[in-house]
Amino acid sequence: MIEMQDVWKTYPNGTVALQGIDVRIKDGEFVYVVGPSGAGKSTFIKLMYREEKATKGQIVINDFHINRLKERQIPYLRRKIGVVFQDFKLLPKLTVYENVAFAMEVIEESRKKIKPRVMEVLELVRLKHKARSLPDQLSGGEQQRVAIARAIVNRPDLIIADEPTGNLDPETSMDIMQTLLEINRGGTTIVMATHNKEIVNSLRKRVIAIEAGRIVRDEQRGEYGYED
Ligand SMILES: Nc1ncnc2c1ncn2[C@@H]1O[C@H](COP(=O)(O)OP(=O)(O)OP(=O)(O)O)[C@@H](O)[C@H]1O
Repeated sequence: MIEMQDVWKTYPNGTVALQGIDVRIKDGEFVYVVGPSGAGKSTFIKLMYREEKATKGQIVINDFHINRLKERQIPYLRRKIGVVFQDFKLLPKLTVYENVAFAMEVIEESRKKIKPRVMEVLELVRLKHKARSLPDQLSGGEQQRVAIARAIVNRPDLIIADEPTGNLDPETSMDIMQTLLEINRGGTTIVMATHNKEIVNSLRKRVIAIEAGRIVRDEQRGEYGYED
């Protein structure tokens, strides 16, 4: 469960990115976050994994009071949340296998557990055969599937994705969506900021629209609602 109550974010330069966000997202939901450029979508997402800290208000994700976490507690939060970015953010000198294994190594999982679990998630994203490749030997869609494998390898309750299809062609984007939907069917909550009108309008899910830092629309099986 994600709960935000009267959440505000003002950046140090004075920009007010969010003003009074109230939202509840239940376990297992799939939510699109849409809105014009600069509306506050990324900020909304960054608050959830404490990349940014809210200026005011309460954010609770499962049992974590996100805004009250001490710096040293943040890694424990991040174990429960997988994050996927538009630009994949893979480590270029590590193989596909090593990129995914790394996420388990940092939480000090045993070597014995790492290998079977990494191979299992690579199979889920259909990339077992690329385990020894380096990221720059893969297509964009394959790189994003590695990033998704890395995001799910520690069995998070929540996946947060910021424009995961932003750098991909329409066909590859649909493929990435099928992977995310499959993960969601397994019970993982997914919150995804996107500008992809075709995806939002064809794979209908809950839509939260943010404009100028406020939620202006929140609909089950909603539409994208913008022209871009
Ligand atoms: N680190 C920062 N410092 C100051 N202002 C920021 C910072 N990050 C974002 N902003 C501002 O906060 C507002 C919301 O930005 P945010 O990135 O959340 O929007 P967005 O909806 O994700 O936009 P886009 O669709 O273009 O990615 C914008 O006015 C932006 O310029």
